[in-house]
Amino acid sequence: MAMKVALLGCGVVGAEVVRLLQEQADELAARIGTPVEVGGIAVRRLGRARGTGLDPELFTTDAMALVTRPDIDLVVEVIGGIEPARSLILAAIKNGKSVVTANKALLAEDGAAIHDAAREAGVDVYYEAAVAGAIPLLRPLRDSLAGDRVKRVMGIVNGTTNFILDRMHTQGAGFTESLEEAQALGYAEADPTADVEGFDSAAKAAILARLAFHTRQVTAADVHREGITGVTAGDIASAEAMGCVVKPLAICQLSEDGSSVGVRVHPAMLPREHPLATVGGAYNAVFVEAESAGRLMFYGAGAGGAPTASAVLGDLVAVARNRLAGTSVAEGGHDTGLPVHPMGDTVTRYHLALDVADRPGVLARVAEVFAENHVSIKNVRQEGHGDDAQLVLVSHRAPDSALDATVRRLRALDTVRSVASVMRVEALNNAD
Ligand SMILES: NC(=O)c1ccc[n+]([C@@H]2O[C@H](COP(=O)([O-])OP(=O)(O)OC[C@H]3O[C@@H](n4cnc5c(N)ncnc54)[C@H](O)[C@@H]3O)[C@@H](O)[C@H]2O)c1
Ligand SMILES: N[C@@H](CCO)C(=O)O
Ligand code: NA
Repeated sequence: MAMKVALLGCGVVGAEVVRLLQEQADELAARIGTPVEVGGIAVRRLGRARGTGLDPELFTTDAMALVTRPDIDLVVEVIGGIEPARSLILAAIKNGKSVVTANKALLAEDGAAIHDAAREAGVDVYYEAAVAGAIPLLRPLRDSLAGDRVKRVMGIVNGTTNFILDRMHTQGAGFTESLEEAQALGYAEADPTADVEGFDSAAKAAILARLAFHTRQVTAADVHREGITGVTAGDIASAEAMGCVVKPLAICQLSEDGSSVGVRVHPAMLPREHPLATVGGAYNAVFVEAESAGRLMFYGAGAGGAPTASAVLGDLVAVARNRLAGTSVAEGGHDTGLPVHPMGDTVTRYHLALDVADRPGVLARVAEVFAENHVSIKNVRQEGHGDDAQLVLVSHRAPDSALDATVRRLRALDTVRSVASVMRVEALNNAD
């Protein structure tokens, strides 16, 4: 007997899901062991020529009636946002349907409750498309690495901001023109705030931290978030002078004693030899460090209709197979309870460029401020001279609160005319 799928939303991703379900019907049936049939599509408005080739009778504006219909086996949610997606998914679960969703915002906010409901109902909730689009990442973290201890997950999980910073580096373009180009190419959201202010990456980081560290304690609100709107041409030039590139990073890291996790989203300088430094354009990549596996890198298209639909279809095959086998994969049943520590407790490394007067004692006074805050300097160089001198310093690793206090104190010094660039530096080797 065919499995019946209800599709919620028929936008960029939904339309591609419909196309692939039709074009690949035979392969999907063979891989699952039974045919998959579209049982209904919930849309906001009827009557538009949708060009899907599907029976117009399949379209409905009553999504709730669709997800609770007894003949529906699987629900694919690609509406996005919190409501009505949450109520629809919970109703589907309660009615015994397995769910596939691409909704990072909802999972970051309410993932724990949704997984609880799924466990209770004995159904699946799969969401590979929610983080880094087409890239197989969440199931590798959940399944393939289930026997290992993940220490750190660091990635570029927003295509729009990677595209903007890449253009600033490679073409010397300014922030605004790069954003306009990203919008014209269709990478950025209509309102790009979610991209450039880091909300999109923060939701993805929360999901990654929960999976990597088996903790239910992380939501998007717990993620330290800084956007890329403050990145200047000066920061880009400073990074290049150090052999680095500026990348929009999401970092989930176990504390050194393993008792808490840090989850943060901010631009940072990366040495050119770091695998993430070579990820250009709108591509995504995620670097995972695990105790036994060592370093792993996942790379590919993080957005776009077809790539995202590929991840949705992969999940659809998985949940359909589980259903046929009369089983489901419960998630979130084991909670390590690891809490999120404040950003100030996260150990980071800063790059600073200070506009100073080239006079005796200036470097000594700057070094004193570092010492007063117990921050060790890794290297320092001077560029220019006279009134145009710039001191460029890179710190050793220190608590972010100590580095932040150092910068605030430096800003107040008479000898420092201005702080031209402040940016965290990430490295492959975390020892110094
Ligand atoms: N587009 C991407 O590249 C991408 C990548 C990864 C994940 N996602 C996620 O996929 C989901 C869908 O994204 P999208 O880009 O297709 O968005 P979209 O805006 O193109 O499509 C959403 C569709 O849902 C419809 N809709 C809204 N409310 C509805 C309701 N109550 N009932 C039925 N339909 C309703 C809208 O009319 C729209 O057609 C989001 O959660 C998004 O975060 C998208
Ligand atoms: N706006 C997002 C889409 C994928 O979530 C991006 O630029 O990566
Ligand atoms: Na993915």
